[in-house]
Amino acid sequence: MRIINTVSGMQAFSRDVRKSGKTISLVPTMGYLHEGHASLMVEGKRRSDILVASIFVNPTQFGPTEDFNAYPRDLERDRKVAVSAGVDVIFAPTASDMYPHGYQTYVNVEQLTLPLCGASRPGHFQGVTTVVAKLLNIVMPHVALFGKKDFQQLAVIRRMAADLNMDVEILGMPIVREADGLAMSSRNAYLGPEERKDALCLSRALDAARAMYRNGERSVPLLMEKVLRIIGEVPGAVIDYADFRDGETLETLETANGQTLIALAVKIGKTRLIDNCVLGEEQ
Ligand SMILES: Nc1ncnc2c1ncn2[C@@H]1O[C@H](COP(=O)(O)OP(=O)(O)OP(=O)(O)O)[C@@H](O)[C@H]1O
Ligand SMILES: CC(C)(CO)[C@@H](O)C(=O)[O-]
Ligand code: BAL
Repeated sequence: MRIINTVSGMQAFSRDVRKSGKTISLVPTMGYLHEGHASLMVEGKRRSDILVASIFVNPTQFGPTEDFNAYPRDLERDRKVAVSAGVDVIFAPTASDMYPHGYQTYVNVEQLTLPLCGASRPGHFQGVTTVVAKLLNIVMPHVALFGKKDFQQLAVIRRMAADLNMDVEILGMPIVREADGLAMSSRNAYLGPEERKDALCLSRALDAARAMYRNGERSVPLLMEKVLRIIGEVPGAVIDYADFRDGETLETLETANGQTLIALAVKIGKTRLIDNCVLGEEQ
């Protein structure tokens, strides 16, 4: 496995791969890799000749009071996970190579970025779409893989790729969970032992709402009541948002159907966790 640290080095590598007629998959990450990332990598490897994983804690998607500095970083650990998941190249650029002096170009997706994480993290999605557009231009993959844990992010990136005629397939991958249901996340590393137990309220709330839906309940206010009650039982949990939205448009709705998304962002102590499910889909 190679590690490439420069934009020009990565572009040269990808140009050569493409010239030789081979295909490239890209898994963009912010590192501190776990089995959720590995599942994207294994699928990426299956789909292409060469698998590139980027590791870049992107400063432009963090707000001024967010955890950019604290975000866990461990390239040695990431290297091992990447090797065993079949990664051929880790692309780990510096911030100054990605955003050199004088940088002034940003990509913005409009409506889809307004609710949910877009509302609670102003500027976040502009940072995400900008860096993902840059990564796609640099790595030039045929397919790029993203997790459905960041459901809105996936929708926003799909929209950007379609709207800007990007010649790449955007693939969404299922959420990988710990045995007890907690969605895997690099930020789970922030949780203390009691918080780790409290964090289960997200998946518990989603499971309970899905069970109600399977038993015929279609009223969003009633489903919402259940979600709020379960999270409310945990004193250390503070809801950032709990929302029922159409899984395509992300618009609000009063009556649930199989495409309905339940999206949660909940603070457990200082750690903000997200999770979601689509009511008609198996997890
Ligand atoms: N549990 C998971 N299952 C599937 N995909 C995941 C999971 N966690 C993260 N991903 C995906 O991995 C990619 C990189 O995500 P990122 O590096 O931000 O990891 P993360 O664990 O989500 O970190 P964070 O703690 O910042 O949310 C994204 O496409 C994300 O959706
Ligand atoms: C897609 C991404 C790597 C862009 O920085 C990030 O938002 C993430 O890890 O989900
Ligand atoms: N997983 C999305 C990256 C972020 O929270 O900034």
